[in-house]
Parts: sequence; C-alpha cells; structure tokens
Amino acid sequence: MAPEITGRTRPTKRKKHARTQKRKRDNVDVEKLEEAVRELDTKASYTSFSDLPLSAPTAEGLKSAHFSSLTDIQAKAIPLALKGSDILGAAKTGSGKTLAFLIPVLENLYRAQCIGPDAGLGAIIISPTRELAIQIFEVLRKIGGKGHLFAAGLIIGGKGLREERDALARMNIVVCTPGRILQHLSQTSSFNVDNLRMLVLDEADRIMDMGFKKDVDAIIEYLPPDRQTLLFSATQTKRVSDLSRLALKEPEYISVHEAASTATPKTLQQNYTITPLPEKLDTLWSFLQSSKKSKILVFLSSGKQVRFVYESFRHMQPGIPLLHLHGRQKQTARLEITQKFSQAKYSCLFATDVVARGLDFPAVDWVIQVDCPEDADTYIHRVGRTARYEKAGRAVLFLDPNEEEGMLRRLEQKRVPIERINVRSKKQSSIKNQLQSMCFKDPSLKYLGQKAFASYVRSLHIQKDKDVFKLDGYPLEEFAASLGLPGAPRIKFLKADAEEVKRRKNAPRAEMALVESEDDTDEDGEEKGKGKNGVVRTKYDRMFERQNQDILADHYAKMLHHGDERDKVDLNKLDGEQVGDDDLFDVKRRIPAGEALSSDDDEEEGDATSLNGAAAAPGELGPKSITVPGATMPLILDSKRREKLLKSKAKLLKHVGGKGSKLVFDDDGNAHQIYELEDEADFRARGAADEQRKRFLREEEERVREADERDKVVAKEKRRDKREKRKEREREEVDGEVGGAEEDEGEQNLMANFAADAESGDEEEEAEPEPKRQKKWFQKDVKAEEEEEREIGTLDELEAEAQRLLG
Ligand SMILES: Nc1ncnc2c1ncn2[C@@H]1O[C@H](COP(=O)(O)OP(=O)(O)OP(=O)(O)O)[C@@H](O)[C@H]1O
Repeated sequence: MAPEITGRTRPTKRKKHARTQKRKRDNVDVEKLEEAVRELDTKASYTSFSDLPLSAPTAEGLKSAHFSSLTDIQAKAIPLALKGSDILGAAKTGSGKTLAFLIPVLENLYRAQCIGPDAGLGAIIISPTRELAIQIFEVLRKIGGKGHLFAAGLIIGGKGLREERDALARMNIVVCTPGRILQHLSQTSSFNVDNLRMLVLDEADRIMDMGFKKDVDAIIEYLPPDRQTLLFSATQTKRVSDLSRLALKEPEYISVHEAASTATPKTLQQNYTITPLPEKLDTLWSFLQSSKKSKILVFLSSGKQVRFVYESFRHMQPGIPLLHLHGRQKQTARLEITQKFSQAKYSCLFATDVVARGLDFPAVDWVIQVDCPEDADTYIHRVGRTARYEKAGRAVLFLDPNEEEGMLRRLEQKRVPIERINVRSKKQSSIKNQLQSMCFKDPSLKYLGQKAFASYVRSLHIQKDKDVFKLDGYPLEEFAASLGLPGAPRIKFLKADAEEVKRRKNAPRAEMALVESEDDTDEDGEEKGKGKNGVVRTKYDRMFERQNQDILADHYAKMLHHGDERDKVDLNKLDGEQVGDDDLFDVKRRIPAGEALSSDDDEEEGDATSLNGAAAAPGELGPKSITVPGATMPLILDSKRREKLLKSKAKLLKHVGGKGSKLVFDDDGNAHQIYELEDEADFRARGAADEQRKRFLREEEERVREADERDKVVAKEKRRDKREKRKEREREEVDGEVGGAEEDEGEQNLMANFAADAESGDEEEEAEPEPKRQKKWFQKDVKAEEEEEREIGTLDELEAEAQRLLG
C-alpha cells in the first residue's frame, strides 16, 4: 500500500510495470484467498494471525509490526468480518479493536481488487476526533504500508479543500472525521462513492451520538446501501435505533467483555477520593508533587479549566513537565502536544475529553479525573488511556461529596470496580494563597480563572444527569476562592431544552471532529466571526482561542493592563462607583477630577476632552466631559445614554451633592428664597406691628372680595352658556323627532333623559361628576336641590352659610 495524505506523484513507467506484474501474482493469490475465506469457520477459536486466511502483504505487515497473537476481539471479529458480515464490536479499552477492523478492510478490498486510482473509493473509516483518525491512519500504514498498493488518505480538515479533493479522487481507503467527509460528499462533485464496499465507525456510540447525529445521517444518505458496516467501541451497544439508521444487515454482535465481571481492563487499579470542589486543585497539586516520576493524564471538564490549571501550575513550577490539550487549539499545536506526551517518559498532560477516546498514548501511569465525567461511559474511556493491552495502570477519580452517591451508582451499573482511598493529610498542601497572589498580580491569570470558573459552573448546569450533578450542592464561592479569585463571577445561564443541553454537552467533543470548520475558516477567511454551532464569538474570545494559548496577545494584555490601571485610578482618586470583580467585560471610561477640562457653566456643552485630559479637536470623536457647578469631579460623556442621564437636572443633583432649593422671582426677574428674613430696621420703619397686622388683614380681605366678585361673574356666564347650549340641544331634538328615523327611538329617549337630567342639575357646577347627577335624578332630593340653588357669594356670605349649617 502507498498511503498518502494528499497529492501523490504520478507513477513512473517502471513502477507501473512492476505493479502490473504484482497484480497478476495477486490475482492467483486472491482466488485462493476467496476459497479459504469461504471455508473459514467463524465458530472456531483462533489464537494467531497465521491461523487466518490473510493476504501476503497483510501478513507481512503484521509480522513486521510484531503482531502475532490475536486479542479476543480480533479473534472473534476478524473471521466474521472477512466473510462480509456487518459487525457491532464491543471490547474493553486497549484491547486491539483498531486491528479488528483494519485487517478486514485491507483484506476485503484486496480480495475485491479494489486497488489503485481507477478502482475508486472502497472503504471509509470514520473517527470522532482528528487525533484518533491520525492514529488509525498510522496503524493502517504500519500494517499495510509496505506490501499493499492501496491509495489511502486522511481527510480531517486542516488542509485546503481543493488539495484534499484532488487526493480523494484517487483514494481507495479514507480515514476521516464526520464533518470533513460530509463536506466533501456534499461539495465535491467528482467524489464518487458508488464503489464503496465498507463503512467503519470507530467509537461508534460516540459518532452515533447527538453531537454527530446530523452529519452521520447525511453521510449515510450518500453511501450505497449495499455495503458492509463495522461498528466498534469500548461502550458499544446494540441500540436498535443505530442499527436502523445505519441500515445494518443481520449484524453480528460481538461483545467480548459482556460476560466479564468488569467493563474495564483487569490490569487497571481504580480508586476515587472524596475531594470537595474547593480542594480539588490542592489535591491535584499535592498529587503531582508526590508523582514527579510518572506519566500522568489529567482530565478537566473544559478547555478553559485546562488553560487555567496549566497556566497557574506552570508558574508554580511543579517539577514535572506540563502539557495541555483541548479542542480549541490549532491542529498543529495539538499534534505536537500529542506527540510530545506520547514520547515523554515523565509528564503531566492536562486535557479535556478530546483525548478521552481511542488515543493510544504509550505507558501512561496515571489517569486523574479532577472533574467528574458526564457519565459512566466517559469514565470508562478516560481511564482506558492507561492499562492498555495487558499493561498495568492506575486511575483516580476526584469526587465532590455532592457527586459521590450518584456517580458511584452509575459506575456500579456499568460494572466498574472502584474503591475509595483517602488523601494523606500530611501530604496535602494548599495552593490557595499562591493562586490568590498570582491572580492579584497577573490580571490575565485572574481572567483565565474567571473564565474557568464560569465554564465549570455552566458545564454543571447543562449536565443531563441531575442525580450526579446537583448545581445547588456545590460550594461555588469557596471554589472561586480556591482558584485565587476575589469573588465568584456571576454566571448567566441560558435556558435550553433537552436537545440543546445534549448538544452542548457534546459540544467539546464534537468540536474536535468538527474543528476543521474553525481551522478552515481561518485559512479560507470564511465565517470568521462564528464559532462552532454558529455561536458568535467576540474579538477577545478569538484572541484567547487562537493567540493566547500560553501568553496573552499583546493587545489583550494591554487592555487588561489599562483596565487594571483604571481600577487603581478609580480606587485612589474617585469616590464614584467602583469596578467590581464581576465586571469582566465592563470597561468603564472615567477620568479623575481635575484632569478633564472644565466647561463653562453650560452643562450641556462641555468641552470635548480626550481620555487623558487633553482637549480633542473640534468634531473629533471621543468622550466629552462636563463640569457641573458644585460637582466634585467632571463628568465624562462617553455614551449617549450617559450623556442623556447627565443632562437630566434631577440626576445631576446627585453629583452636586446637595438638595435643590426653590426660588421665587419678583417682577424684575430677581430670584428670592421663598422665606427671606426681612431686615428688622425696615420692618420697624413701616409702623407698629399691630398696625401692620391690621393693615395686612384689610388688604387681604379686599383682595379676596375682588377675587370673589370676579369668580361670581365668571360662574354666571358659565351658567348662561350652559342654559343656552341645553336649549339649543332641545330644539335640535324636537327637529329630529319630527323628521326622525324609527330606529333612533331608543337613543333619542335616552338622550331626552340625559337632557332632563342636565336640566335638573342645571344649577350645579358643570364639572360635577355624572354619577352624582344621575343619583339626584333618581332620588329627587328637592331639599338638597333647593339648598344647592342658594347662591353663595362673598366670603362673609360663605361664613354665614357655614354658621347656618353648623348651627
Ligand atoms: N494482537 C495484538 N498484539 C499485540 N498488541 C496489540 C495487538 N492488537 C493491538 N495491540 C496493541 O494494543 C494497544 C491498544 O490497541 P487499540 O488502540 O486498537 O485498542 P482499542 O481497543 O481500540 O482501545 P480503545 O477502546 O481505547 O480505542 C495498541 O498499542 C496496539 O498496538
């Protein structure tokens, strides 16, 4: 086989001739093989590869890779697969499932002579992650690379579409991720899958899961129904829905560990320790301190957690090389890290579930699960990164007391043997103070901590297994403090339906396989503002995702630096609102009093100043400041909302620092306080106090009498107007009745009633409320009417009237 990723040089004439000769030999071989496969007894127990009817190139490849004896899954699956059966294969982690499907792929295509560019695509092998696809491709190359003439390739994104498209046209075997192969199936018209014979899904349960559901269903639509399908996973089930979705034909279910007492390798020692959430990092740090000569894989729930733990631990120099891996890293970085960890003797890799499945890191001593896995299947895959193929390994799960009962129940249901261990208190050290001081000194670390906190809490929120993850039960304030944060950032939870929760739950892992969309968009310049699942990301999100894997981008660091300085200024010089720790993205622009140019008293037209206090050119865009009379500091107009707010006099009073005072203006327009104390000398000059009082009363009586007469005249005029209007109305009604239509009768009667009502209440003030008038209409209270008709004129009359009523 001549596997290739992309772009293969055209074979020379000599090579072509050699190939033709080889094919002739192979034809003879193929006939013999076909017969041997037909006679193969699938019930027999085979122990060695040499027991199986395999082609010479495959046998040679296996030999050179030092594979001689069959593992259980290989012994059961390969004979059936050679005979063309569809297979659902389940076997523990590290038990050799990769060869269990790769050998049948090579052999079945070989016997069908599906070889060379003209033969077309014979097999598609789908993996949920790029790393796993690469690993599968490497194994394929190892066993088939020397003797076979197949053209094989990797289609996982990260390369230009056109480059992959050209290579695809010549391929016989493709190892791919779901998103990328679907992209080719739907966009590459020359991509012909009519000759496809085999479809393989590694980590099939994962690929059939919600995160890939749509892609897989769409891929199946493109493929010919007459094909062989092989599904493998350590947690494979015979879910009927999967069988029908993939149109499997009488599939053979091979589960080599179903009868076993445990679902995990026997050579794996599994423990859990009760570690309250706020102590997790202390325990992890203490563990690393006591295991420096080990290869350790640490699982955390999100990329943000990974970044924070990696960055903070790195600064504390733990004495063991640290690495970190998550789905948001660039492909090249991810590959480099995977290789480094594979080759390392002692190292600690902080990772998300991106490496939970399938990856075959050699000689991992410990798998530490700092964050509880979402379910027992994920647990099984995570711990399966150690104790592979009969080697020993250890796994420790950190459980918050809140998670203990639920998670242990789930593990028991899946036949996972796990025992409790306690952390030796002597060995346990606290890094809380160190983290706090690091976060205090380094805003970028604090920012990462806040993001890590938020992503962890959100991940708890969207966990579907509420028996295990009860958000209310976690001590979140203490957890924030344990990350070195001065307080727990506020988290917004988006409402999500069950499907959405599932999709998000799957997102971190789905991202791995679909990450080409992210990388491609970088290269092709498409959809730059969008992340996976169409979520819009800000410039700063992107900065963190791409440029700040290790050290923050300059621009962002500057922003943080400035933000920090502003905080200091605020605290030192302003007594206004402070920027709280929750104000993660809230950059408030303020300047200290005295630095801004003050304007004239006109509060609406403050001089334009730049942030550092220098005057801005006319028309220049920038924040304006205004100085409010009496205010302790100039106020910055840096947004329309703020400007509007500041222009409100009532609001401004807040800044002036006192309450408003009411003034009255005299005829000359001079302002006076409402209560002004007169000068005593002036008062005495006007005569004796008693005299003045009497004079004042007389003047006031006169004033009231005049006002009273004016009011009386106005009231009479109103009554006359009213009477005239009523008569006018009555005249109209009479006219209407004479020539009126019958259908208006009711209405006219009603109107007449109201007219009568109006008449009876004639002497009342026009503004008298109607119900009262109506009441009178029915009550016919004559005495009251008479009383009301009595006209009350002057103040004296009013007083006399009051006396009469009282007495
Ligand atoms: N027949 C064999 N003889 C010796 N070693 C083998 C054999 N088959 C597989 N191995 C080795 O066992 C290890 C695990 O194999 P593989 O990665 O295929 O496991 P797996 O069952 O796919 O695990 P996982 O479920 O984690 O994906 C590999 O290092 C592989 O080289």
